[in-house]
Amino acid sequence: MRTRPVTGGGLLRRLPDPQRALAWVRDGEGLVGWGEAARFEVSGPDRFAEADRWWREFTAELDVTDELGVPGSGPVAFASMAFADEPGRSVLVVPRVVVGRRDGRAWVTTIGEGEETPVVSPVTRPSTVRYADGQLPVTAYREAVREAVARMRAGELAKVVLAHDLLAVADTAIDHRFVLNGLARRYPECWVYAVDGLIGATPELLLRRTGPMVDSRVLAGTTWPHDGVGDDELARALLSSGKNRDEHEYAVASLVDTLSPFCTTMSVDGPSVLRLPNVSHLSSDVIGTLRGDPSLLRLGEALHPTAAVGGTPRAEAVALIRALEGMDRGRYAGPVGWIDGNGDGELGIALRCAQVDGRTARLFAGCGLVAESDPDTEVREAHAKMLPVREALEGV
Ligand SMILES: C=C(O[C@H]1C=CC=C(C(=O)O)[C@@H]1O)C(=O)O
Repeated sequence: MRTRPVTGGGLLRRLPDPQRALAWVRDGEGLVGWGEAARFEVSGPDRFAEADRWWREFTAELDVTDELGVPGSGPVAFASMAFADEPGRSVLVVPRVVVGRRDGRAWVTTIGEGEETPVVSPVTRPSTVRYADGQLPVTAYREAVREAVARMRAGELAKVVLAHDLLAVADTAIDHRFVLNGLARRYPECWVYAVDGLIGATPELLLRRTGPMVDSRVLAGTTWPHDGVGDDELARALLSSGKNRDEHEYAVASLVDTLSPFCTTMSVDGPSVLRLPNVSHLSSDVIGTLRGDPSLLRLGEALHPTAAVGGTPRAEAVALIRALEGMDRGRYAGPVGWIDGNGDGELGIALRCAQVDGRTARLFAGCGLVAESDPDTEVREAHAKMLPVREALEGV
């Protein structure tokens, strides 16, 4: 395999095929890939360790010529891990061709017969998109939220994140690139991703590893545009909301408590308000220096699920999610991103996404709940969180 510098061109517009797109792009930088040199699928509680072992063995066999030597050059796998131990399928895909861009420098990596400049088929858009209930319709979701709040008021746990799903059915097979392009246009501050049909734009970074440095962007606590309320007023209300700050604190603590044993230094900056077109979040940035050389996947194993998508305490929250949602989250809310041959990479949390399969997309959105949460408000919040993918599918 070989990595060499290239010039010019946006990343997403290079993707040649309507399906099987591989992408991790934020504001024009990141990685896209196509073709499949290798794939590893795994499920169960040891999925991270098994994926890590497979990737080490795979890269050890490669004959690599890397003219750049930056994170994301050389061998790369796109990764998307299941939320739950069971059921759920996690996947690593090694593309035949990867095109990357970082700090204005671009490169291409090819494995074997990968075609560097394939013919790019025209991007197509659906004429109609209709919606139908998923496995957990809104009415059942509201009931699940009510029950979770009752359990928290009874002192069973402090925080849990419950999600629901929605089906979108288009008149023709959904072009993954159409959805990616729509998300990238409206959400440049998010990481736009596609791995094995899971497509989304996440504002939340579980962990990025660059050599000995790690960083994370923790989100929890949300508001969304209300008629007649200005953005600044919304942001002030979010920052001073005790309920949202509690939700946020649980998420930061879950990340920091699990990451600190792996680090020699760590700092937390926040919360501040991250404004997106559909919602605003409380956001904290965490930076650490690693002790030793744990791979990104093994760090992801330790951190997942943070209280931004699981809850506090973690084990009780995961059990309650399973009991009250009664649906398979699949890879929604699991780590998604890329890893390279040095153990560097970026794992986001797979939020604001849909699992796309032919004409159908299964959308997901969840809300962090604490004892003071109100079911109707949480239903509205979940609706706001589904808007990015709905609008990208519909092309609005
Ligand atoms: C679980 C989701 O969002 C999480 C991330 C940011 C804010 C959240 C919240 O305020 O509830 C959630 O914890 C989702 O988008 O499906």
